Amino acid sequence: MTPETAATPPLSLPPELLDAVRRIAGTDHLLVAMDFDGTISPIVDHADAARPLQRSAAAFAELAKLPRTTTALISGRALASLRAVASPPEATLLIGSHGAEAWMGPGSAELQLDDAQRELLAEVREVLAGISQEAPGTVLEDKPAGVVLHTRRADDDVAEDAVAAARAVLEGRPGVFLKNGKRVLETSVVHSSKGEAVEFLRQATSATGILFAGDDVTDEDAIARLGAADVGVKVGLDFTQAEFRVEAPVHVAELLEAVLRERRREVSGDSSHM
Ligand SMILES: O=P(O)(O)OC[C@H]1O[C@H](O[C@H]2O[C@H](CO)[C@@H](O)[C@H](O)[C@H]2O)[C@H](O)[C@@H](O)[C@@H]1O
Repeated sequence: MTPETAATPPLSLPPELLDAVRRIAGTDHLLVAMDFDGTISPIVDHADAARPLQRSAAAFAELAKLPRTTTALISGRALASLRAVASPPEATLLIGSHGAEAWMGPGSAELQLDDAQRELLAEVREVLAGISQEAPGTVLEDKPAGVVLHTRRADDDVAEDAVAAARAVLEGRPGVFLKNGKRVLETSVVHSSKGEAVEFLRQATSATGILFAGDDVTDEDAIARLGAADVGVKVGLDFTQAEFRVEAPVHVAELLEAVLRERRREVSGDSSHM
């Protein structure tokens, strides 16, 4: 049984979300910006094993080919990791490390740390390595500007203690930024947020409407930056400021297919692809 067929929740999007899809599909320049883990891909135990649902990947790839339409992934992952697991279409813009890294096409500048940040990152890594060593089931994930403490495969009490120990040392430390995620504690020596990433992409693409979907607490920063012309969708049952909600990544596939259908109709009269 694949993750796509396992315990699939009932499908079909709420009518008000379908109305919003029809509305945003009519915008002049559409930006379809998606979170990756928990949105395009179901959450899995091993970060390296995450893959997009096939239906989502297919609809997203078709959207990337349409005129007046830009696709983007806005992820907490490092760009290299995002590329490896998502295999995004060539035209898709990529935001990694919660906004600290950006790939806007060939020649995009790489994230550079100064000496102080590099030193701090090494210290953060040492702290987390010490904690992880004593906490069975936890693992570290390295990023260009940070280290993630993964606790998904640890017992709950071990996970809680490990995160508490990391917070006790790193919280409030100048130059170190912490974020909660799904069974992870994210650390970074660069301040970033998905909210800033959404604003950056809006400016860079001159989008007149943004469709964003995300499942995690860090995605709320992006959702908070959406305006009346945009559509924000929460994936899952946790608290959200988003106007719309779907239950699981399989519904994101439905959402992307609906956007593709409506957007194709909208741009069918355009003579050339941008
Ligand atoms: O912004 P996202 O694209 O959602 O990335 C957020 C973090 O996702 C990854 O961790 C999460 O997904 C893993 C695979 O499903 C799961 O094992 C883990 O428990 C989740 O927290 C990724 O490993 C992180 O680097 C991202 O920041």
